[in-house]
Formats: sequence, structure tokens, C-alpha cells
Amino acid sequence: MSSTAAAVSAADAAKNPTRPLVDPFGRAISYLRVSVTDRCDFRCVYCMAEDMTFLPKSEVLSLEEIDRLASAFIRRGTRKLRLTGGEPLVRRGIEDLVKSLGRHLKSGDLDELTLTSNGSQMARHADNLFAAGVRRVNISLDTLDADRFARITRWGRLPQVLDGIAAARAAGLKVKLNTVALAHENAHELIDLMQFAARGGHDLTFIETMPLGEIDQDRVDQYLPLSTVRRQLEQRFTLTDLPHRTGGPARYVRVEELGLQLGFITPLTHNFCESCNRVRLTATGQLYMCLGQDDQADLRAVIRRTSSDADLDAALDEAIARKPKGHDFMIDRRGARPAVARHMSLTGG
Ligand SMILES: Nc1nc2c(ncn2[C@@H]2O[C@H](COP(=O)(O)OP(=O)(O)OP(=O)(O)O)[C@@H](O)[C@H]2O)c(=O)[nH]1
Ligand SMILES: C[S@@+](CC[C@H](N)C(=O)[O-])C[C@H]1O[C@@H](n2cnc3c(N)ncnc32)[C@H](O)[C@@H]1O
Ligand code: SF4
Ligand code: SF4
Repeated sequence: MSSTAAAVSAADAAKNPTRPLVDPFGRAISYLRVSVTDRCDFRCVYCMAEDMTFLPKSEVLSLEEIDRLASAFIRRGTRKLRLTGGEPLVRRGIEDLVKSLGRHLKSGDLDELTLTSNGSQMARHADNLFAAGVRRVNISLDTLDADRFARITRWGRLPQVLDGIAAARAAGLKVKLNTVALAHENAHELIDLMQFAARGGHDLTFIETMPLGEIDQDRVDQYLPLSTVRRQLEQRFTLTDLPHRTGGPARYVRVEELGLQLGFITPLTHNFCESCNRVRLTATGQLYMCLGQDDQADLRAVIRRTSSDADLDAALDEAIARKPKGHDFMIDRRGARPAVARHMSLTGG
């Protein structure tokens, strides 16, 4: 962006700080995903290398800084806020942050405060999340087989996650399960996962693996296109398209025979960027305008330099003006093209 354009948006922001954030393609930004930590107690094979190094704690935003940035987005039109990670529930003080952000639900400035979690720590947090106003959580579950679970997550244990899912339900939270479709691991288990979700009254979303960051395995080997999965499911089940959207990228169907709401997240076989409504804040305060691109804006530098909301508004305008049209990642038989070197855990997916 030119310095003149930046100056114009800074002046505009100062005049009208509550103006919604709209990108150059006319897409309003109403969904902020915040990675509260890049650390995790699992090492999923599609997400991280086993010897992953994490950010020094000194670089990570304090809970107050996260609150300030998230609140600025809410003031500028964010209606949905998702805390993610790494594993958000391993961040010390996470319950205080959720409680504090819950004030925006009470004031009506936010429609949804939610979390994406691996479920390992959910059992001890579920009641407090509900009390803070969270009503829905997404929990990752790639398999129901304990050995396979240990192989995929490397450090995770299935019973702990199943307990977490049950505790979330018992606390009154609606659960959406996230399953990354993996060619040689869970391809033959997807229907079992659908039946498990239907029995528990959970929604379920299948996700195509995306080429972000170096991992120890070959992504081409892992990749299972969801267009193939959907065709196979259609031979056995009646899938009715649902208009219902959550503000996230999933397209939903109802699996009539199971009474299940099933989502497909298909960045590779069916790009959904044209209706993108979201940006991502990392634990160090970098704002990524697109999951599949490298460009970022350093919001930590802004809030550590000034307490002025007008300056922060100007920085948000400048960042959103740079939001790209979409991602460039690709996986096919010829290989995988990682558009970005960073791992999913840095931006929280
Ligand atoms: N390519 C792409 N993938 C995304 C985007 N947003 C979320 N995902 C992926 O979708 C998967 C599930 O993400 P979740 O954290 O459960 O969030 P969600 O799908 O927005 O959640 P809902 O609110 O339940 O719709 C993860 O693998 C994310 O990386 C996006 O903007 N682009
Ligand atoms: C990065 S994790 C962070 C939250 C939490 N640790 C969890 O696993 O749910 C968010 C989501 O991204 C998914 N994910 C991680 N790496 C991915 C990849 N390379 N491609 C597609 N989805 C991925 C995970 O399965 C999870 O559903
Ligand atoms: S997908 Fe989630 S649980 Fe698995 S390693 Fe990545 S951040 Fe951790
Ligand atoms: S890949 Fe980028 S543009 Fe596409 S939906 Fe995700 S964040 Fe939006």
C-alpha cells in the first residue's frame, strides 16, 4: 500500500473509528481467530514436526494485550471470536481471558466467543468456559482407534480427549468435531467417526490437509481429497445440502440416515476464499490477513508504542487494505506447494 493511501486510511479511521473493516474485494471482516499460544501438548503429524521449536515466551502477548487487540476488532465489526493455538487450553490464564472477553457477549457487541481445542484439557475447563458465555467448541478428533490416535498426535491419548468431549457436552457446550482426512490413516474410519458424532449429538467437519510448514511426513501421501470422500458417502447415504453457515469456511450437509450435520472444509478441491470474512492474530501480535499467504502486520509494535485507539484503528485499516484475494496452496500427484513456511499452529488454523 502506498504511504498516501495509508495516510488517507489513517485520517479516515481517526474520523470514524467504529467504521467496519472491509477489504479491497468488498469482504467485511467479521471473524477474528486468535492464537493465544503456539505451544501444544500434541505433535500431530500433519501440523508439526516432532522436534518443533516454539516462540520464546518473552515475545508472546500478555493476556491484557490480547484483550486489547481483540476488543479493537470487536469495536470495528468483529462478531465472532475464536481462540485457538497451538492448544489454547495450555495457555496459563486462559480462563481469565475468556471471562474478560465474555463482556462483549453481554454487551451485545459480539455474537459468538468460541474455541478450537484438541480436547486434552477440556474436562477441567468446560464448566468455566460455559460460565463465561462460550456455547460451542470445536474439538479435533481424527480417529477412534487408540493406537492410531497415538500415532497421529504422537503425544496424545485418546481416552483423555473422549473424556474432554463428554465433559464439554455435560457442561452444556455444543461440540463440533474436526477430522483431518488422511489417506493412509483414517480414510476407512470416516463413517465410524460420523456414527460416533451422530450418537453423541455432535456436528462433524472433515478437513483437507493443507500444506503449511515443514513436517516429517510427505503431504502428498497424507492428502485425501474431500471431493472423493463426498462421492463415496453419496453412494451410501443421502446428503442434503444445508444453507446453514457458521461464519467459518465449512459447507454443510445433513446426513439423513444418521441425523448428522456434516461439514466439508475444502480449500484445495473447492476454494471458498470469495466469501472470506476472517483474519488471524498470532500469539505474538502479528496479524495474518490470509491463512495461505505470508503477509502480516505487526500489531504488537503498534500497541506497545501507543495507547491511542485512533492509531490502532489506522493500523487495522492499513492491514485489511492488504488482504489478498485468496491462497495459492496446492497438493496433487506432482507434489505439494506450500504457500507459506509457517506452521498451522502459529495462526491456529
Ligand atoms: N483455507 C482455510 N482454512 C480455514 C480457514 N478458516 C478455518 N480453516 C480451517 O478449518 C479447519 C477448522 O477450523 P476451526 O477452528 O474448527 O474453525 P471453523 O471451521 O471456522 O469453525 P466453525 O465456526 O465451527 O465453522 C482448520 O483446519 C482451519 O485451518 C480459512 O480461512 N481458510
Ligand atoms: C492448528 S489446530 C489448533 C487448535 C487445537 N490445537 C486443535 O488441534 O484443535 C486447529 C485445527 O487445524 C487443523 N490442522 C492442523 N494442521 C492442519 C493442516 N496442515 N491442514 C489442515 N488442517 C490442519 C487441526 O486438525 C485443528 O482442527
Ligand atoms: S493440530 Fe492442534 S493439537 Fe495437533 S499439533 Fe497442531 S496445534 Fe497441536
Ligand atoms: S485461504 Fe485466505 S482468503 Fe481463503 S478463506 Fe482462508 S483466509 Fe480467507
